[in-house]
Amino acid sequence: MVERNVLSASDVTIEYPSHSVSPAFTAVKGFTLTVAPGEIVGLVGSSGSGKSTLAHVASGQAALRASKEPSPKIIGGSLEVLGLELRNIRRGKLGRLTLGVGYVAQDAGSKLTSNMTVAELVAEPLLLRDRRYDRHEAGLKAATLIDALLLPVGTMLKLPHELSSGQRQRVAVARGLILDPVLLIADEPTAGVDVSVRSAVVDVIAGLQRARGASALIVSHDLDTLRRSADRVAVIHEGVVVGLGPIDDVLADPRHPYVVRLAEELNGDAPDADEYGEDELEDDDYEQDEIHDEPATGDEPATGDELETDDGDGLPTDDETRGIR
Ligand SMILES: Nc1ncnc2c1ncn2[C@@H]1O[C@H](COP(=O)(O)OP(=O)(O)OP(=O)(O)O)[C@@H](O)[C@H]1O
Repeated sequence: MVERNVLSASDVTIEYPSHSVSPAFTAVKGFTLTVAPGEIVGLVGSSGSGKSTLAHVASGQAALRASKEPSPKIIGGSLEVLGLELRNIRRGKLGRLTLGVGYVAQDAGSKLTSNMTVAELVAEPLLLRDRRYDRHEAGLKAATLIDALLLPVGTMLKLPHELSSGQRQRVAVARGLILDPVLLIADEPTAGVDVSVRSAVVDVIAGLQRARGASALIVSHDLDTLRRSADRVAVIHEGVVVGLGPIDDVLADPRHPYVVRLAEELNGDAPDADEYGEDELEDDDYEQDEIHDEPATGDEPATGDELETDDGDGLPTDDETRGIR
């Protein structure tokens, strides 16, 4: 029996409605893509190409927030996620969707509740879903994810402001994974993460999802980050898909000038047109240190004692799982 796709977008057009002085704006035009069970798909494109809009809408979060803020709306085509048609979906049905879809927003790391420890932040979705969930179990599960995402287990006791932006984004990814989503939609999960670990973080996400037969749609402006893990990529440019398939096939046979440029950038034939690059380098000092297990030397407040609470066995100490109050 052929399993049903977890996401099936057919000719989807998404519009931001007009509000006050701004006219309506079409951010995604005629977008078509499928994500099969167990498949890892990358969504790549330059800034403003519509990646976040699509991720936000496909996660169901845009519809959930529609009553509070002007949200993007599907005005054409069909977008089915976990068997639910999202075009004109009724609010009452969204719970079914959000149970199975994990969503990591592009700015999720910067929106973590400031007075909660990492342990509490990562475990919170489990405890919100089931108040009687064993707190020690929740702590262990959170610590396992933190460790898998290449963060020192000592991170569990820290507050968001003690972490770098790349570390915070990985905490947000752990939060998105903790409910074992059937589909994880992660918008720039490696934003702020040191360039040397970005692919490894995507590998972890892909590995965890694949191991459960679950899927992921990973948004990135950086094709190289997705190269090892994504089964296929969709390249989006000005709201339209301009390349689709396994990365090497897409690059070998570029059908659109934007894909030609991407291929040239990857081959080092063109300057990197990437607008994210420089800011992210701020995090480099101690992300490197984590990997090499050396004490950090950077200026960041989080670095000095980063490894101190880790007893070296890669498992959380009791204190770390007790980070959940
Ligand atoms: N609230 C909004 N109202 C109107 N237009 C918007 C709104 N948010 C985004 N847009 C526009 O929609 C288009 C797509 O934006 P989107 O954020 O989806 O792109 P993106 O590919 O994710 O870019 P980035 O990588 O910079 O996040 C852009 O032209 C953007 O200016």
